[in-house]
Amino acid sequence: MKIAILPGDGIGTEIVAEAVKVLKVLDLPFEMETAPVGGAAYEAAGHPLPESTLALAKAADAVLFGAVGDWKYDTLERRLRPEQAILGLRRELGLFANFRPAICYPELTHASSLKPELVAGLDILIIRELTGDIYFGQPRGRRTAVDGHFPGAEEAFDTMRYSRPEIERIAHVAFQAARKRNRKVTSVDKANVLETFQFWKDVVSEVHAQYPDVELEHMYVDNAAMQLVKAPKKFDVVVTGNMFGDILSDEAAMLTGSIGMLPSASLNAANQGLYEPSHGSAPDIAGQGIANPLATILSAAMMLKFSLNQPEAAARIEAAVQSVLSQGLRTADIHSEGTRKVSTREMGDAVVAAVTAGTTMTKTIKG
Ligand SMILES: NC(=O)C1=CN([C@@H]2O[C@H](COP(=O)(O)OP(=O)(O)OC[C@H]3O[C@@H](n4cnc5c(N)ncnc54)[C@H](O)[C@@H]3O)[C@@H](O)[C@H]2O)C=CC1
Ligand SMILES: CC(C)CC(=O)C(=O)O
Ligand SMILES: [Mg+2]
Repeated sequence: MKIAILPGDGIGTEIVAEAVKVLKVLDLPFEMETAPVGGAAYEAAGHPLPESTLALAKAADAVLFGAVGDWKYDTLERRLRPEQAILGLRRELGLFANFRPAICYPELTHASSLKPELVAGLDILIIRELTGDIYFGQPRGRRTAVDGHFPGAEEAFDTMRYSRPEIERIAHVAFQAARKRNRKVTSVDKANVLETFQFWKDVVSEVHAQYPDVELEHMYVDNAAMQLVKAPKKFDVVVTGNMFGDILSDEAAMLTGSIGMLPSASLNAANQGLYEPSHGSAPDIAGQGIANPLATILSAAMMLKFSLNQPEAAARIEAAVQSVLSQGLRTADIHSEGTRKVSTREMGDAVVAAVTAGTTMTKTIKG
C-alpha cells in the first residue's frame, strides 16, 4: 500500500507528523513517501505543485495531505499560490466527491458552539462536489467593464458552472451514502437566484427517481446555514456544490467542537483518494505545537477504510480517538474546565498509546 505524504505548510507539517506516527504503529505494510507541496514546494522548487509531487500522488494508492497556504504568498500571481496545489491535485486526480463527516463526540458536546442538547449524538455527512463550480469555472479574470453599474471601470469575474454529468455523479454518491445511513439527503442550492443551481436542483431530483427509498429535500443555502445552527440533527446527508460545501463544512465543524475535529476524504471514480483535515494551514498558530491533530488522524482512518481496504485498522484509530477524548485530553481549541490541555505531539502520542493498547469502538464514520 503506497501512501503519498504531503504535509504542506503551517500546521500541516505538525499534524501530519502525528497522523504518520499513528499509521506506523498499525504495523501494516505501508510504503510512505513524503513530498513538498504548497508554499514549501514553491520555496524549494518554484512551484506549489511540482511535477514530481503530482507524479507521486498519482502513483500512490492514497494521499495524506496536511494543508497549504500562508498570508505571505497573497501577492504572488494566482498560479503560484500555495492553494493552487490542493486545487491542482483535486483536478488532476479527478477527486470530485468530498466527504466531510461532522460528528460530535459525546465528550465534546460542551466544546461545541451550540448548546449540548442541540449537538448530542450529532452525526451528519456533508458531501461537497469538489472539481466544479465557481472554483474551477472558466473564463475568469480582470477586464474593463462594458456594461453593469460602472461601464469603463476595472472589474473581476469568475464563472459558476456545472454540467449534467458532474451533478449526476455527485448525486449518486450522496444517495448511495444515504443508503448506508439514515436515508435522507438534503440538496443545498441557490436555485431562486442562480441558473447553475436551478439546474443542480433539477438534475438531483431526476437522479432521485432511482432512489425511491431515500428521502430528498431541497434547501436554499442561506436557510441551510441557519438550520445548521438551529437544528443540525435534522440533517443526515447534505449534498452541495464546491463553494457552498466549503463554507457549510467550516460552519458544521464548529458544531463538533472545532475545525480541528473535521476530517475529510476526497475520492475519484476509481476510489483513489486524498485525505486531509477540512481546515487550512492556520498560520496564526503554526509552529506553536498547539494545533489539534485529530482531524488529520481521523482522515487517515478514512483513508484506511475508503482507499486501502483496512476497515479494522480504521476502527482501531477511531476507537483510539474516542479513548483519548474520554481520558479528558484536549488540545487548546477543544479545551474546557476539568479537562487536561495537551500539545499537538502529546495528543498524537496519546492516540498512538490508545491504538497500541486497543480500545473498543463506540463511534464510527458511516457512509
Ligand atoms: N486544504 C487546504 O490546504 C486549505 C488551505 N487553506 C489556506 O490556509 C490558510 C489559512 O486560512 P484560514 O482562513 O485562516 O483557515 P484555517 O482553517 O487555516 O484557520 C481558521 C482558524 O481555525 C484555526 N484552526 C485551523 N485548524 C486548526 C487545528 N487543527 N487546531 C486548532 N485550530 C485550528 C486557526 O488557528 C484559525 O484561527 C490560507 O492560506 C488558506 O487559503 C484554507 C483552507 C483549506
Ligand atoms: C483552497 C480552498 C478551496 C481550500 C478550502 O477551503 C477547502 O478545501 O475547504
Ligand atoms: Mg475550506
